[in-house]
Amino acid sequence: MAGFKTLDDIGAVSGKRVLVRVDLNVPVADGKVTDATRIERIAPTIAELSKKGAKIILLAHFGRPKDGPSAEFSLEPIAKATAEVLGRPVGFAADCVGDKAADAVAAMKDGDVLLFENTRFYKAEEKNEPAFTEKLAANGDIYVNDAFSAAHRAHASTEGLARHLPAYAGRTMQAELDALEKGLGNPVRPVVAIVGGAKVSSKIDLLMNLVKKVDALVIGGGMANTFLAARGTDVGKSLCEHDLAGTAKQIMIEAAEAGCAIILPADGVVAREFKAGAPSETVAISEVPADGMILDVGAKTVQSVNDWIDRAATLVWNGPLGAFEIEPFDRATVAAAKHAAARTKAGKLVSVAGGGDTVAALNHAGVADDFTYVSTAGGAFLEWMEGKPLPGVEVLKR
Ligand SMILES: Nc1ncnc2c1ncn2[C@@H]1O[C@H](COP(=O)(O)OP(=O)(O)OP(=O)(O)O)[C@@H](O)[C@H]1O
Ligand SMILES: O=C(O)[C@H](O)COP(=O)(O)O
Repeated sequence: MAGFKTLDDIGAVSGKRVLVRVDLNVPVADGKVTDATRIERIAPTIAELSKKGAKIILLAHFGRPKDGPSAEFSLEPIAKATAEVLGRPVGFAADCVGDKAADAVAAMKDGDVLLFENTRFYKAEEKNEPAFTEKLAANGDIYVNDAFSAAHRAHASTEGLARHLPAYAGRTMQAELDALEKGLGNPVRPVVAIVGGAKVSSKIDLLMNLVKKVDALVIGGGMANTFLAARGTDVGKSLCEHDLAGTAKQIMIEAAEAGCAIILPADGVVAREFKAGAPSETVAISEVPADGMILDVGAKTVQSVNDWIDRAATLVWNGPLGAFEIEPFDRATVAAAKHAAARTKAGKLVSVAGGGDTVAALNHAGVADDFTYVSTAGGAFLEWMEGKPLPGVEVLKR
């Protein structure tokens, strides 16, 4: 890989403490990991370093905790899931810095794997404070970043550490960048993007540039509601960031100027409650009841999404079209995923999808293996698509 060092350059690591930044921000329901793709993807780096006798200390975040440590955002259950997926013991330290972390590292044998508690339990992580980074660095001799999906964050564990320790890209980081370059470096047009999901505020700005890179942008999921509301449609109690209406309008203007079609839902599946078995109905998008929530796009919209998939030579997808974890709100995502998979298998489409929940949705639809490439990254993938430098990648090139 041009530009930075990889595990090929790391040399002898036997007995050395290697801090490996991974992305274990996996989908969880009722305390169980519902999609293990992100865990599976870190296996090659861990196996390689362990075989060479390194002490592997995994650094990761989980969710977006706001108020310090909490059981809700603890990585402890994920350590167990990681051990099961990797088929080897994975220790757990209840802190990522300080005595608890240091004591757990001191007890490690060569080849062992240990996971530190959620780095985001410290505000200094997201602020990338050097004093905190130094505390993280105290437990390592070498830093490996294998979290491409968190590389758009300039945090202490994703960016800062590479300034404190000899730094290398892990195998997944390397593979993701290679695959995205191969699939989307010079995409065959028309390029159609589908963006859905729930991370509206952290992703909406990315669409401003994305509309200049693609020929059509299909907006679904929670993201669509903000655009619909900006256009004057009443979305009832749906997930919607009304204060981002100005941004949504500006994106629609930029898209028109760039010649990028914007496709918004024509109908929606509406429920009064966000839970399995809640009664639901499909309504025209202009008829969402005041107490209703749009939890999926309707059948007419699916038809239009599939028509756009038919027109595309390249498809880029992040974010499910609906709350696919709960039936029947998985229907649109499953139908569009199956359609894109069939076009890909027929050799008519290059399809690249990414994101923690998006991968889970494709697995749920049973078609992840039929896409051209499935990235673990959501936000990072969209930023890469925009052509933005990713801090976690750039720092490895120093
Ligand atoms: N209409 C909707 N209302 C509420 N939630 C929705 C709706 N549509 C989709 N979602 C939710 O969006 C979530 C996924 O969004 P998200 O933006 O996190 O995607 P992702 O693929 O995980 O990307 P990333 O890796 O960047 O997190 C799912 O949990 C799904 O239930
Ligand atoms: O799920 C993701 O996309 C990554 O783990 C990054 O998470 P974040 O959006 O909370 O930074």
